[in-house]
Amino acid sequence: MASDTPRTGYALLRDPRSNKGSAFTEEERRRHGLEGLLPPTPSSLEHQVARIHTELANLDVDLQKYLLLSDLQARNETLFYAVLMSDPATFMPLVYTPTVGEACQKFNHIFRAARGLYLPITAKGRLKELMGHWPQPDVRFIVVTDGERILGLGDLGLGGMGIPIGKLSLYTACAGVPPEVCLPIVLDVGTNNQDLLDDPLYLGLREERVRGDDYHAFIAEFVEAVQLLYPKCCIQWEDFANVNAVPILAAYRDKVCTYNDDIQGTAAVALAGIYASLRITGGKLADQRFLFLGGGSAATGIAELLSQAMALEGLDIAEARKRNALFDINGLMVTSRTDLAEFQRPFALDCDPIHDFTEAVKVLKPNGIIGVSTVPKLFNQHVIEAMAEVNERPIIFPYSNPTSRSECTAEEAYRWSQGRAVFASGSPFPPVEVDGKRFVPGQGNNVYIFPAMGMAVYATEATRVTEEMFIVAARAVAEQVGEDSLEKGLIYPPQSQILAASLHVATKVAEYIYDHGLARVPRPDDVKAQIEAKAYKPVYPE
Ligand SMILES: NC(=O)C1=CN([C@@H]2O[C@H](COP(=O)(O)OP(=O)(O)OC[C@H]3O[C@@H](n4cnc5c(N)ncnc54)[C@H](OP(=O)(O)O)[C@@H]3O)[C@@H](O)[C@H]2O)C=CC1
Ligand SMILES: CC(=O)C(=O)O
Ligand SMILES: [Mg+2]
Repeated sequence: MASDTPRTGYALLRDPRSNKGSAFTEEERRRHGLEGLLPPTPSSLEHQVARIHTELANLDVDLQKYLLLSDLQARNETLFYAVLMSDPATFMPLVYTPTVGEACQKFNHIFRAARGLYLPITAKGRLKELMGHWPQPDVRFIVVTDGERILGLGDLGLGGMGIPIGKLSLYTACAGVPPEVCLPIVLDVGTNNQDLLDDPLYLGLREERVRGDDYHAFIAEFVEAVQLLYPKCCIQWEDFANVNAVPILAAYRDKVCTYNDDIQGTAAVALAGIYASLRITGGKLADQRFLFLGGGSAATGIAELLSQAMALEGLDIAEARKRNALFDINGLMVTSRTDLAEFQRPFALDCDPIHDFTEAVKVLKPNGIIGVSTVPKLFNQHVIEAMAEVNERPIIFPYSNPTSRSECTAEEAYRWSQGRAVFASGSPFPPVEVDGKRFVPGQGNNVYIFPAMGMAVYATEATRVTEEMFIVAARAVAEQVGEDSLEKGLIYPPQSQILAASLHVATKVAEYIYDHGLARVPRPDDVKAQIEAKAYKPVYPE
């Protein structure tokens, strides 16, 4: 990892934050003792980007492309971000979902350069000491996982580290948060994945997951160490199983600057997609009804934010929650069920049990279905046809990641609804042609939220991340969707424009932070200009 100490000569070429590789000028080569260490003709950054594009084009396998980019990140950070930002729509699926899922599954077999912090529960009592080994003094964002629910792929133990690394790359590439303030962390509390425990190459602790008081004491020590070492830091909880995600968020959301991306970030991106969809389907949010496949972190997070947004339109909050029904492996969540967790109960309906999802669609007549079940193909032809029967324009959001876990494909949703679906998916699908009409599916992924939220918190040095900030972010995403996009079925800003879109969202959220006394820096006259000035640019320093 890069340090702040200026380097020269060979060490400079090994410092990813300062390294320019073949782009060091002749004068820089003389000054830093680099002559003879590089091919003699200097390249421009543009040429270096073109070289990486060519190299990637010669690779057939996405995981190899991921590894090439990962090696580049460890070698030359500026070039890595210049490549990502040169074509985000092409590179996001490589450093993020779906490829990052495979990288996490194979983490122990492809491990190369160390990045971030690996904090095992065996170091309990010494976390501050271990975290003190990180070279950067001013960390503003930590994305942390314990690897138990990695995308829809389940318990990947220490291999979950790919997710914090990938998410933080997007903080920078999609919203300009400087990479030096970002720190990926995995908390290794063991794994219950027998394949990993049996794998001689597994890099994590070979023990069952620690639960209960010991686990929560470890989390508490971690949060305290962050506060002591990095007082301006925001902690983003990522891909924890819901049994831990929900209580951790409840314990810390009002005490420190923190949020859970799967619960709150996902909720905001879903709300944004629904605001944009309503411009196609017509009607008010408060009049809509949604049915979720899945009842975990993402489902209850989305259901709660939708309910709050409905309440802002005048609906009683308890009534609003009943408009967001959950359906899990045991069927529709109804009040007579005895297996519901506290965080699921507010959404339970007072009606007879229903065990078949298509039947639930027919009975409840939802305007939209949102898949966050981790199980592929459950939005089958019967489900989509039932949705198309009760809606002129059914909203179909298979949000589970990666692509292999998507509840349906874009092609299936459009074909089975005769092109009437309003569609978005968690992982990207290419454009689809159905009955002579071309559709461009949107990616309903929290990537439209967390980098922008990060930029707003970074610029304002916010003290808290509140629920209202996610509603502001959702509106700011939705208002950027043009009529031309809606015409093609695209209900999110195009990924090619994600930096501009995220800076707009960051500006709106930052304004909210300033207006509500949550900032630790004075409000500038022009918040947009402040955000743009603070955004990282992938150019070499002189
Ligand atoms: N698009 C995006 O931006 C995001 C997408 N996601 C995706 O959403 C998915 C779920 O994440 P999360 O909510 O955190 O995970 P959870 O494990 O908390 O929730 C999964 C839910 O699905 C239920 N479920 C499992 N099998 C079935 C089934 N056969 N039928 C119906 N329900 C089922 C589970 O029930 P039980 O607990 O009883 O097993 C649980 O309620 C993941 O694939 C993740 O990648 C998450 C965050 C963001
Ligand atoms: C996108 C994301 O956060 C997830 O699938 O978990
Ligand atoms: Mg996640």
